[in-house]
Amino acid sequence: METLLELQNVTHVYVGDQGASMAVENLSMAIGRGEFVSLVGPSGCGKTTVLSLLAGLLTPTKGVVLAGGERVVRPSSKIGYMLQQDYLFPWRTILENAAIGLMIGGGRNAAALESVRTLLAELGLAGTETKMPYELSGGMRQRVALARTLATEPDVLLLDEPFSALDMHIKLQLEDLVHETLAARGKTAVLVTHDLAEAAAMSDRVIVLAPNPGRIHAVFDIPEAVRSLPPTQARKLPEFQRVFDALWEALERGEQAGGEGS
Ligand SMILES: Nc1ncnc2c1ncn2[C@@H]1O[C@H](COP(=O)(O)OP(=O)(O)OP(=O)(O)O)[C@@H](O)[C@H]1O
Repeated sequence: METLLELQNVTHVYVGDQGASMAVENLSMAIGRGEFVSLVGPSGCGKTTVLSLLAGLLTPTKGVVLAGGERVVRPSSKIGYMLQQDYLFPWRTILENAAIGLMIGGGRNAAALESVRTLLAELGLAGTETKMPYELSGGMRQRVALARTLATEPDVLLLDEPFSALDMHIKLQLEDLVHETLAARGKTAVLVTHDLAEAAAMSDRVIVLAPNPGRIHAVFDIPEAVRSLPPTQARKLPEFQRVFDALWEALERGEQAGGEGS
């Protein structure tokens, strides 16, 4: 599989009023084109830092971050970011919100808007185009955020806990929708989540980080039987339970290792 994203011996130190704090140390990982990788680990182990490095929002203190073989030095339209909060503009319609990235990129023409309408329909949002964000439920708003992220046709989606603020059944529906939508488009995705079941059900590979400072503790390749099904179906398999148990154990051991090292 062709490598699309790469961290090579990356260390990141935040420097602030409180002094310097090493968020991740000597971290290396390679993510293939079309791969769905989740990052899990205890609070503070550097998951969001890794996403920010991949997004070009942070520059590593040491080491190199590559996308498509080129050094990531600033944010790019090729890498989309989706967060826990949808950050829709309250005074703009759903269509305008979904098309905002295209408009900023100078693509506000009839064809571009039509492609966003099609995308909204694909995500189950037909008929909402002229509504305002306050008229939509949390799950629908998050689907608009997904449409906005996909509209600029990024190669990579960085997903920072995008489902964590949603009710359980909406969260499960969205996991299926995101899984299907990204797989159909061959997108590469990196998901940060605290939810081990979500990571196990959605990913091709799960990377467990340990804290103090953030580093890789364990890596799990998800079995084909689990990967080939929509997440809600995959959750019913015995293989899924085995992966979940192994992740849980690795996380607990990683936390202990982090505590000892700190
Ligand atoms: N802007 C910042 N300035 C200083 N330290 C920071 C900053 N952002 C993060 N850190 C520190 O870097 C470490 C890693 O933080 P990061 O947010 O990447 O972890 P995380 O695994 O995403 O945590 P969580 O699961 O709680 O969101 C933590 O010790 C955190 O306190």
